[in-house]
Amino acid sequence: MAFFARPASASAAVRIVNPNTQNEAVQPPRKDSAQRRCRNVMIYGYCKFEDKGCVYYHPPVGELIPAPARSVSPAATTTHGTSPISAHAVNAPVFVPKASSLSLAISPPSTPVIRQPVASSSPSSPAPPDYHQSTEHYAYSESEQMAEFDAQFYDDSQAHFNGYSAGYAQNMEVPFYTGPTQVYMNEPLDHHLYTPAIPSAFVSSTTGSHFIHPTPELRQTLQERSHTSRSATLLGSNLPEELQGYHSFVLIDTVSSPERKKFFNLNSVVYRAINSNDGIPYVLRRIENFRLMQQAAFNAIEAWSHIRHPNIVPVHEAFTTRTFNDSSLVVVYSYYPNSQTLFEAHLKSTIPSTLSQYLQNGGGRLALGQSHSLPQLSQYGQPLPSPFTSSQSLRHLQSSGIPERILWSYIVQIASAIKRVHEAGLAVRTIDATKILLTGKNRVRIGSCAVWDVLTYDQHLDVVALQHDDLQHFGRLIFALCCNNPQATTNGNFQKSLEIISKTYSHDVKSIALYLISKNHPHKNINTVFETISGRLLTELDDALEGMDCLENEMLSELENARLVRLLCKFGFINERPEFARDSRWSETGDRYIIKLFRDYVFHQIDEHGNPVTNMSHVLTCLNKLDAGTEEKIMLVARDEQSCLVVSYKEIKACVEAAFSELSRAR
Ligand SMILES: Nc1ncnc2c1ncn2[C@@H]1O[C@H](COP(=O)(O)OP(=O)(O)OP(=O)(O)O)[C@@H](O)[C@H]1O
Repeated sequence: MAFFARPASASAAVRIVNPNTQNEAVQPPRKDSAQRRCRNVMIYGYCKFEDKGCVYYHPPVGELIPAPARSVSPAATTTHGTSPISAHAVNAPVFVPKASSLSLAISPPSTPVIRQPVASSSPSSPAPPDYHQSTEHYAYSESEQMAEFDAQFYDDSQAHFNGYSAGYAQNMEVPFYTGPTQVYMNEPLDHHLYTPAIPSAFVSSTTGSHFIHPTPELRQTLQERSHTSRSATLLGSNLPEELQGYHSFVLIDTVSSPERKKFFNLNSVVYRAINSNDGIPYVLRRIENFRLMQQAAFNAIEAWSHIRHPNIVPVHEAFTTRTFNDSSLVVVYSYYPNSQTLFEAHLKSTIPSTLSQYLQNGGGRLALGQSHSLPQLSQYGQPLPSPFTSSQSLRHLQSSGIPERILWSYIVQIASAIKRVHEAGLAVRTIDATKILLTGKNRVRIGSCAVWDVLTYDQHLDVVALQHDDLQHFGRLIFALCCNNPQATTNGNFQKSLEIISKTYSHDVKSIALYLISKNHPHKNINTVFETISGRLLTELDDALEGMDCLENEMLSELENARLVRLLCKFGFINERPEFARDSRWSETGDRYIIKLFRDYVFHQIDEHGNPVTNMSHVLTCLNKLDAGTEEKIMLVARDEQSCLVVSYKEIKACVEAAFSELSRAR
């Protein structure tokens, strides 16, 4: 028979001796409830319900169960009100008020798993409790039940026993294993105790917001982004190993074949690569076959690199290279994994496949500088083959535009980006559905900035005219999105598009679209645009702030992770240190032994077949309770299964803290 020495620190841990036939009081035969000793008496020394209908046997005060061979510290007894108990006590029926069975189904308390000796079939092993009977014998009024819920007699830690089947209880000789399906399913984290979230009154929406997905979707989206940004280069993709401090090149394209990209009249290819300095992935847009004639063309890059705006893809740097066997211009941008262009998100799918084939084949590509004041983008403004301009095709293209709320959100965001750029004395020049990225839920960012400035440096274009063009392109974009048609303002579609907007959207949308697209408006600038859309700004602000609240709430729940990681780190430091192999404090008689057993309890559970139980929920529950230092008691069983300890999380926490601080202090 193994005994545990009292931990050096004053602990309320109760040692329980594995009973044997010689020195244990004989286990009373299982009788009806009236003859069975009340467990509350054995655990707490008295039963609050003795006179209130408790059907179990309440021995006179002097007739209590003999104390175990070694008594617990007085401190333990007084601090926690526990009395010295033997293994009998462990098997006493749990007091479970009737109401608790219902409550448990809703929010069951966490369950300590008690591992009993495999040899429990031997006569000396304590019999498992007759759990299933408890609720039948305690009949209380509703109010009593509720009052009892908080009462000290409610053994929170063992409430799960309530769920055990009658069959199990009858077979007393079956080794005591806690089937994962039976126990762990009822073991959600007690969030009110361990993860205090923002009170619901402060969260306006639990179903996500205009800018933030609902929690499960948000997590999935973030996981997917993280996964995408770590995706590896395809073998044989013939990409450079290293270029100007960038490595691990990946071609960004939804098509698996390295399809060439078109940037105005020049082909452009978009890559993702990691910067060696900071290890962060960036997007590198390479303009093929472009020969930079003057270094001063890069002044625009310098100017753009200072622009930081939530609706602009930041420009980082630019360089020329011959690595691709041509002279290429490469402009480096921030990378937004899994982003889509507005064209891909809203316009592409509506185009009949032959049309998209036509566009992919380069139909209607315009020469660079064809119109210096209104540079046409490759997929806009080009003459389409006749089948796509027929009224039938147009009806198909115009069948569904984007919802007005989202449209206004785009308008406000893009207008805000334009304002920042214009105020910096620059022009955007890429207000086009193929160059504006959708980087999150309803979040748009204008991309490919600065390329045009470098490409047309020697043309000395008038910035004011270019800014005016920005607004016109903005108007065209609104038309395209409303009508679901990239050619909404060309090819004689204008009137029809206007009709569609009038029918489908509010008057304000039509006004702003017409205002932006108009040519002869002497005072048109981005500030007057804001005067027109000012009514929509508050909605956008409200949604943005609500999104912030959602994210803050999400983050709050993640704070818990840090707590658990810290705990796990401490365990890592403490457990299995070779220098403690012969240290008596870590042996079966030392105070640190509790930590060892707790580690087994948390991580090394086995099921009834002897297979490891890898139940995360059990681990999280235990660690959270440990971190909270709850009074809840659990039974830790020695590896030889000959003895066990009943100890509270609070005490285990104290042991862990003491062990860790001792390690930290050691020189
Ligand atoms: N900064 C970025 N972060 C993440 N992805 C980006 C970024 N910039 C572009 N992309 C992605 O690269 C892909 C190609 O972009 P690109 O601008 O070349 O579009 P495109 O429609 O092919 O236009 P073009 O006709 O000019 O080639 C798009 O799917 C886009 O989402």
